[in-house]
Amino acid sequence: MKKLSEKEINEKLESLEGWSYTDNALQTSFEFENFKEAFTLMTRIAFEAEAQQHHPDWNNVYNQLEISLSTHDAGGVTEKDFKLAKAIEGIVNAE
Ligand SMILES: C[C@H](O)[C@H](O)[C@H]1CNC2=NC(N)=NC(=O)C2=N1
Repeated sequence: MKKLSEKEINEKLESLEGWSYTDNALQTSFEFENFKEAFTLMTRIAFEAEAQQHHPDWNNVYNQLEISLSTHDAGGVTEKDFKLAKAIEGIVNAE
């Protein structure tokens, strides 16, 4: 999959709320009520990631979740990262 240019990434970012292009990746963070809520959402995201065969780099501390998406094989951000980011938004906003 082709690595997107910075211009392409910034244009596509306009359709995503709360995500930035930082350190060669799409990044966001969420704060949930508690650990159980965070881990519930992480489980749903994990199933979606498996279905897409594309996986987040993430860090969870209690109710905080930081997510970084990049395509390791391509060395940057591709359409795959935007597809997963949109799915994550759908999962989190369905709560
Ligand atoms: C074979 C398998 O599809 C690849 O190893 C996938 C798995 N998940 C992945 N996830 C991410 N974020 N980047 C990848 O390059 C990647 N590669």
